Amino acid sequence: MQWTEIAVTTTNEAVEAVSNILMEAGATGTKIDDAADFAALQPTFPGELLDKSSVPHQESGAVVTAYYPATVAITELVPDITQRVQMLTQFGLNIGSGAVLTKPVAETDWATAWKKYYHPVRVTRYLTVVPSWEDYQPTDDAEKLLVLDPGMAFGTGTHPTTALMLQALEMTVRGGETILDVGTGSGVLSIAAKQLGAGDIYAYDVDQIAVDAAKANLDLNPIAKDVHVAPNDLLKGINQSADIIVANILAEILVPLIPQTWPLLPEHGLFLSSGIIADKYPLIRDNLVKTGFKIIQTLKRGDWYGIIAEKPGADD
Ligand SMILES: C[S@@+](CC[C@H](N)C(=O)[O-])C[C@H]1O[C@@H](n2cnc3c(N)ncnc32)[C@H](O)[C@@H]1O
Repeated sequence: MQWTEIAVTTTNEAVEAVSNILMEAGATGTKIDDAADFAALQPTFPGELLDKSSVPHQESGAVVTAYYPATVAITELVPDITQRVQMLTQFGLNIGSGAVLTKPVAETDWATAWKKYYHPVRVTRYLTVVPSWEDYQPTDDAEKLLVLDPGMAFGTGTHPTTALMLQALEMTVRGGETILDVGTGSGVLSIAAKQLGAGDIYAYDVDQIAVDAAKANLDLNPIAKDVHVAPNDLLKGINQSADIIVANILAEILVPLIPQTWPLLPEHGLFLSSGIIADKYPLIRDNLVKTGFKIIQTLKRGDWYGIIAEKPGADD
């Protein structure tokens, strides 16, 4: 089948929002080449050897690339994507040039491009993301694998916003917790939480394509087969309580989510949030504190922040 590649040239702070626009426009996957991610590349654990020359990267700014099947009307899609990218400036995001370029690609080229780009990556101390086509064995007993088909939805595990939540889950999941994963995308955080010993997990996404992608990825990870996935707008209408709620979504979308999390958490329940670009950190921190949360820890990768917040107990 013939596919069309749409590439949007932008900046580090807008990659997640641009990726969302491309996915909402029906992309089967997005690829992010971000100069800032490359510059910020650090060993994830002491002693890790990092060969930067082996990592393909963007020299400056960022390019978000998405692929659409021939069945999609590209001539109608491009003006819509262009307009939505321009509108991101209204949220205070620097979109850079915002240029939207298209080019036809054959399916075989597309598949090969993914496979060339994604290899197993140990994202945190214990968690390694493994593309579904790689035959990879853990190098030690502590290493847990998250098997993903990255072509399907946001959440390859390597984007800093996802990595921050993987790190936060690693720091907070002790075993047996009930977890709500809001904006599950590829399902990566639910799979990680299961690998870390979580109990029941309920994952939601507003995008049906992400819901289907998450289900397919959960099927690739036997440990996560019992994760419940459903379409939902944030936590609207959900009354399932949880020990931990995790969300990696744009800051503007986190704002209405924060008060929705509060009644679902017990005393000492945790809300882990990511998708927060540096400029938006005060907005999220202030909304958390206003709702009653205590900030336990702030995590940072490059320009991105993650927050571990706790609903205090009566004894606090
Ligand atoms: C940045 S991706 C995060 C994916 C994955 N959880 C990760 O950490 O890599 C954000 C996800 O939130 C979803 N999303 C955006 N707005 C939402 C909403 N109002 N309700 C539920 N999900 C939403 C998007 O469809 C997307 O899959």
